Amino acid sequence: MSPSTSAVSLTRFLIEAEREGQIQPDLRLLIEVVARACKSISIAVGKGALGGVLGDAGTPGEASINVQGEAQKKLDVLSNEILLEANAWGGHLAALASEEMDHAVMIPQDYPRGRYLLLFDPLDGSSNIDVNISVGTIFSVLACPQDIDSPCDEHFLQPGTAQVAAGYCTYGPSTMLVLTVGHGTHAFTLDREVGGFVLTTRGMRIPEDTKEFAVNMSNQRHWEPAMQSYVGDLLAGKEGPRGKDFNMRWVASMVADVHRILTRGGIFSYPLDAKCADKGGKLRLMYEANPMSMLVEQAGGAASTGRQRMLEVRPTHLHQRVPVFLGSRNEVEMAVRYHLERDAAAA
Ligand SMILES: O=P(O)(O)OC[C@H]1O[C@](O)(COP(=O)(O)O)[C@@H](O)[C@@H]1O
Ligand SMILES: [Mg+2]
Ligand SMILES: [Mg+2]
Repeated sequence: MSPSTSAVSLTRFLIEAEREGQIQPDLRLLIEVVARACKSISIAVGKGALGGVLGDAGTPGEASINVQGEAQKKLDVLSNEILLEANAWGGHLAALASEEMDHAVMIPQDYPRGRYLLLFDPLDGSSNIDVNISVGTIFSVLACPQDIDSPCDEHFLQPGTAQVAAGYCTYGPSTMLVLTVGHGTHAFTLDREVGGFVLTTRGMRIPEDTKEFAVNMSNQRHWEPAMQSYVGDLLAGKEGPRGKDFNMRWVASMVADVHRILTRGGIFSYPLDAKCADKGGKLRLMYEANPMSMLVEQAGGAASTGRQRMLEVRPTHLHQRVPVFLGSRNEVEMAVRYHLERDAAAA
């Protein structure tokens, strides 16, 4: 079999990326370790009720609460532990940060230290775990500033443009890893029999236009006027100013919604609303919005807060929240236009 026709494993893909000078060996190791951890999470998710992993973490009647003030599921905690354990000893990381931990944790002094910072949302879409709907893991990799002995939260506060790699794993009918190291966005499918990820789409491309939007419509009455008017025009369909009918999809797992958009286009939004305005939004910048925005941009799409390119937001804290609009380029630009025009009219 010629090399060009044989299946390309994640390992082979990464070795080739290394040979082409796209990544360093320690970044290859980091990505392989994260992928291995995701395989373990996939096995735990796949066992469902048989694995005793469904339901809330904590004691009966008293669910444990994370730094976000949200109840933790058993699988949130387990996935976090799997990622922490897998990454602690490899020598590729200086520190890690997670949705489920108040602060970043340094790699202990007695382990070899590396030069990367890893951020993750260990299990995204937690509300879907107990009803057997796709969930996922999202991760982002940054370089640790040089000459730092004790990396902590502040060293993670780099804009999304500084990410050296980003990806997610979706645990759905099949388990898929979608990855960028800054040279396109590529999808790998887990071959469960072999136990490895195999490249299934090289260079994902998001169509520039779309007729599909994703938003939690139950928040409509809480949105800003710009969002009200943008979605109002989508709903008006052929007879409205957009002159076409739009369809709506909302899985309520960002990973699954973004995966659909990377596959067939669309716009995903979690806008500012009156319920989350004091927090700055619902979704988290550092381990949800930024990695997804890098993946989407690398696939030819766009990502914005509604007013600013997502990857240029200057983070101020680890668990910062932001409004999110991402997906098909022309549609994201349209949503941004509604916001900027309202702002200009109000000024
Ligand atoms: O419950 P809502 O308002 O539909 O929000 C769903 C959104 O919240 C999230 O579940 C938040 O992620 P976590 O489960 O990691 O907290 C996103 O995946 C999803 O897009
Ligand atoms: Mg999440
Ligand atoms: Mg989560």
